[in-house]
Amino acid sequence: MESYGSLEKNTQGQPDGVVSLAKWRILNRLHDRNETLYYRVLIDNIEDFAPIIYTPTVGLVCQNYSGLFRRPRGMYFSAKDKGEMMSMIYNWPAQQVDMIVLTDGSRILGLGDLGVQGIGIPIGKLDMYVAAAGFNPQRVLPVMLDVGTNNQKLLEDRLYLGLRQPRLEGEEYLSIVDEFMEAVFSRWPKAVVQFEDFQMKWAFETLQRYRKRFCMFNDDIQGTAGVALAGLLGTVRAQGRPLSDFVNQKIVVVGAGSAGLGVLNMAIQAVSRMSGDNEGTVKNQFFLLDKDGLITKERRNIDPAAAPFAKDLKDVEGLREGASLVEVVKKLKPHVLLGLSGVGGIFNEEVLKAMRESDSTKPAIFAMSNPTMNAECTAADAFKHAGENIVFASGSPFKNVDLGNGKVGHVNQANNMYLFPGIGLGTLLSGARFITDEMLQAAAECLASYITDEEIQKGKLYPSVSSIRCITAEVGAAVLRAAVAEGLAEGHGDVGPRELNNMSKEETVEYVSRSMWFPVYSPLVHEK
Ligand SMILES: NC(=O)c1ccc[n+]([C@@H]2O[C@H](COP(=O)([O-])OP(=O)(O)OC[C@H]3O[C@@H](n4cnc5c(N)ncnc54)[C@H](O)[C@@H]3O)[C@@H](O)[C@H]2O)c1
Ligand SMILES: O=C(O)C[C@H](O)C(=O)O
Ligand SMILES: [Mg+2]
Repeated sequence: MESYGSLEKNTQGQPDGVVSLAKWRILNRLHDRNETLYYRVLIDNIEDFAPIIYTPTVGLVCQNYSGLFRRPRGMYFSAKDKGEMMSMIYNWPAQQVDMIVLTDGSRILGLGDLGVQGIGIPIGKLDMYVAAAGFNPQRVLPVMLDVGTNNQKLLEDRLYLGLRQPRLEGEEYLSIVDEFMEAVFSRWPKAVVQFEDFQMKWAFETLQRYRKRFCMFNDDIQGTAGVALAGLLGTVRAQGRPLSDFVNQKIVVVGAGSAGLGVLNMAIQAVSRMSGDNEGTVKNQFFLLDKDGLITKERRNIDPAAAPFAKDLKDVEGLREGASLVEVVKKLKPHVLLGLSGVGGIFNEEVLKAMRESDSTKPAIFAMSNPTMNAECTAADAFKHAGENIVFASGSPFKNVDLGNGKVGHVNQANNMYLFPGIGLGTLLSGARFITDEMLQAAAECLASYITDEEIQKGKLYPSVSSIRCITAEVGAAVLRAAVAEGLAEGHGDVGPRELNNMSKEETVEYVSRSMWFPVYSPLVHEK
């Protein structure tokens, strides 16, 4: 901590990226040297260190990974390992693996295809699993599926560590993922696998292919959706309205990728539950834009995943197919503007100023794209242009904004880190063989109810990152209880389905907290 502190002093005035990378190096070296101490300082300083080992610095780390690489962490499965994955998995030294985060590096944050350099993301996510959910670091496994890269710069980079070939496509690609999944679950049938940062087509396809066969989820689609839904419900409370008013909120989603569509699907499920209406009519309040503007039924070659959200032109009077974001905001005066586009700055001055005319008493702006440079707007710009009355959330951390006269514009971090650790832990302890919508919904509802009315009044939609272990215990318990309610819980270790079934809500939270690993030095000589 002293070297970390002196680094902060010695690098004053240097560009943020240089300082953050230097901090990452200090922590990474500690990780290599002394795992127990590393996780202890991480847990004790999670608010300061999360932005270094996780988003946003992890993005910069991935961009520079081949140069930063000193020793491997996790496992790499390349297209050339086809036919060998079972032996590779059986050669992993740990007897038991509980949690795997897997990527193919094809859409790393908003930074695009980074090939094998994307391994930084599973490593960072699993660090959060250890810090926030108390997974034993000896039982987690970061995985890279190296199926090539379409990033020309990397293919020409002499330091690039991955396969120098274009990405596999179609059946060739799927056969690699199939082989990996079968190998993992044959050795560790009780493991949980998180798919992370896959490009949209494979994110949806693999989720559909595996979610009923294996215990897996896609964090960008499902974890993000839960965090966004919790935030959206918070914005209703911030307006002083009952939750049932969610069905009347006009919500503009910018970005029709895996994350944006995941959010829409879950929000629509929530609205139809609340209104008792079928999903056909509840879609009216949601508006979706992609790089070609407002998506309507007039759109040619519409992506099948986005098609259910395409607007009928008669329902958006005065707007046309492909209408620009500013046109849409001016015309609709939405309650919420939510960005998952990966494009930095698209909530520009004009768009933000148009949000001043919102029909909401507390317009909400969610600039959820990562890392910081890719956020749709900065926190300062949001408060400056859209007004001090807004609620603001971003995927990457920003400092609270000084509004003058002692007033503070609160910045929320709408990041799936609030949910994925609890989804993983709750699922593991439940012993469920797959992860259902009900379990994910329970996670989102738990996060939404975590925050008090008093906090909401201060513009807070999510609790502080410093309490991430407590949040994760609650979320984990909610997921576990949902699995029990569905009759899916088979138990974990000595705690069987009957015990789980008999636990009260409080006892479940207690059980989840007690199951968390905490870094302490184990004795060299065990007492008999
Ligand atoms: N905060 C979080 O927890 C969280 C979670 C998941 C993803 N994300 C971020 O969301 C972003 C998108 O992720 P994804 O997986 O959906 O990516 P994706 O590539 O699947 O989708 C991106 C979408 O944005 C659209 N888009 C591109 N340019 C646009 C423009 N100028 N205007 C409007 N739309 C535009 C594309 O057409 C596409 O529909 C990334 O930056 C990622 O880091 C954040
Ligand atoms: O990694 C993050 O910070 C959130 C999310 O999974 C993303 O892809 O941006
Ligand atoms: Mg992600």
